[in-house]
Amino acid sequence: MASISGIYSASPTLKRQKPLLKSTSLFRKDSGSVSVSFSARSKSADRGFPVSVAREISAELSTADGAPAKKKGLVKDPHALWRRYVDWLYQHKELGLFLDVSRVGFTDEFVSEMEPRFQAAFKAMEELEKGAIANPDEGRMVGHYWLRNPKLAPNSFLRLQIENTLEGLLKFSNDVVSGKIKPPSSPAGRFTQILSVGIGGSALGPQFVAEALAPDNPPLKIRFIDNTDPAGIDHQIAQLGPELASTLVIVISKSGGTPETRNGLLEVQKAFREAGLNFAKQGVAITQEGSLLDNTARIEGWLARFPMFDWVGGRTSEMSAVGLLPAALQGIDIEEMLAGALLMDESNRTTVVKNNPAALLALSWYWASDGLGSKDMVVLPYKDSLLLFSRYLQQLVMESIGKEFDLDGNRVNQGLTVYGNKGSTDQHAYIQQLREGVHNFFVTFIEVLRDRPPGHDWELEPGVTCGDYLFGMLQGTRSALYGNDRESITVTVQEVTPRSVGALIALYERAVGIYASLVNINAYHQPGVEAGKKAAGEVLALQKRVLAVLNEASCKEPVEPLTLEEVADRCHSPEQIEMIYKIIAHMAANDRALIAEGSCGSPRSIKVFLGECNVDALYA
Ligand SMILES: O=P(O)(O)OC[C@H]1O[C@](O)(CO)[C@@H](O)[C@@H]1O
Repeated sequence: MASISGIYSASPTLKRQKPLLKSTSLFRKDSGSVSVSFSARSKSADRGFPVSVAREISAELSTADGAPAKKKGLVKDPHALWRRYVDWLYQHKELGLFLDVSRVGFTDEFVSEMEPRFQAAFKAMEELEKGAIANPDEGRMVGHYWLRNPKLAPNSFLRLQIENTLEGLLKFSNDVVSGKIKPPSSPAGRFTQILSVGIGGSALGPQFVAEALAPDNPPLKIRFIDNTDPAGIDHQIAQLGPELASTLVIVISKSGGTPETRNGLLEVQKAFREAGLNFAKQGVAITQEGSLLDNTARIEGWLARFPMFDWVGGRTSEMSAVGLLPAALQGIDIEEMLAGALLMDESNRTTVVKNNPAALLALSWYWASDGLGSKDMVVLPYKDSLLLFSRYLQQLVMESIGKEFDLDGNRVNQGLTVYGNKGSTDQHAYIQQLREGVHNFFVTFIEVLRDRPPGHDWELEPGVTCGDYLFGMLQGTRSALYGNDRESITVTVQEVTPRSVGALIALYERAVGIYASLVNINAYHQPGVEAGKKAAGEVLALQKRVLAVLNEASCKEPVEPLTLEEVADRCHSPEQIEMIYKIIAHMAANDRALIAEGSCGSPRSIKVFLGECNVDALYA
């Protein structure tokens, strides 16, 4: 079977813990916010669900996989709700990060029943961090946690690989930013732009981080080619214009064989040739050693190559060279990103669910979606710079959780749908439906306490700033949704910084891993994507056969126009007639020397031949 992946060269008992929020400052004064201190160390009678609350819970449900039965019903009494809020609020002091799961309706009983599953998940995570083959289908270790703490790597070889890569990419990016490494023929005398070519996990992390953290005037600005859409590629290249001469092209592909990325590279290389530029002097590859891309970059003598490790999945690769190199080149403090992720990982290692933020997320997802993905996760960051977080999470969560079979081979068709853009913008788009329409979701609000850098805020009406409106919109939406029984989680950070973004990424990476264990699926492979790739390869192979058949008929004297049935028969693919029609319509729409007579609207009337006979192809 022909494939389009090809060559790169041209052609149950939870011991409830006391909350540790003793005299805690919720809003840190040093960040300029109001300081509100409170003590959350409550008497044991106050902890957890008050009896009255438990009574409010109704409507018992049972789950398909014999998992703990779920009782639904949300706490509505304001005092009980406040106690629930305080009781369940998670705070990471050093990161200034809070997690509020009080608006998810899980009960104490449910948490207790889930306890054995959580302990199994923690154990699995511990094994994974020690280097177990956590991706059994592919026989791979899963080591993205080692990237921010190389000492955790199971052996010194891997530790050195991580450390050397980090050191190498920091040096490279410093040299590029300082102008020590420069493009050969740019009037600017230094690199000013990055063109990142990659798709999926090789694009989404860098896109999210660039949007979240790049300064207003970065040393190098970044653009992305993340598709095989010719018009999209042309647009990026046209936008670069003469700055192509000072563009560092970073081609990112773990496998080194992804067709969209290969096509992007070939298109960019063509643009370089047409501009009389030497691509190799401006090209950087990030890929697994020995991949097609790696070999191409080595043979062609590209400016630099950085490794992507076998044990890092695409969707968890932001803290590898994939995410760190583009970030560093934009002047983003990548060591802070790593530090934020490391701190978050540390707190996610506790085996006490209530003190483990990733486990709290997984618990909430499980409750809200019945452990079956019965509800979608709508992610609403109330901060423009976090716009792409939901898109990033979409791959992280859906590619990890959306699986046909569980680890025991049972057909489960698991999943957790993620979508969202940002608040309050979405309030004027689809929140109407969330509040009143079909109840098929739960929300994750991402709240950022700091509105603006200190000293820049002003009151646009007495006592109220622009940021106060954003805050009001978030709180109002959260309350309005809850008032109509719509559950939500709120993640709060002080500011959008490299540290908090690193922590957010680590939080969700871990939550996905734990959730996958709870529902017994392999989070680290993606067999379903292969079906689409294979089918795409088959379509292109069929297109080649169609062209060969048409060429043969067009080389006859006189030319022999063919009906679609005749083309399909001669391709030995009569069952593929619809696809052949689409192939011909697509080629005709793109001026591909193909002449189609008849009307596209009535396919049976179509007769087709080529404008020119390619004699060489006849004997190929
Ligand atoms: O980095 P690569 O190998 O080009 O893959 C890109 C993306 O394609 C996928 O393999 C899915 O096809 C993702 O998991 C991955 O992030």
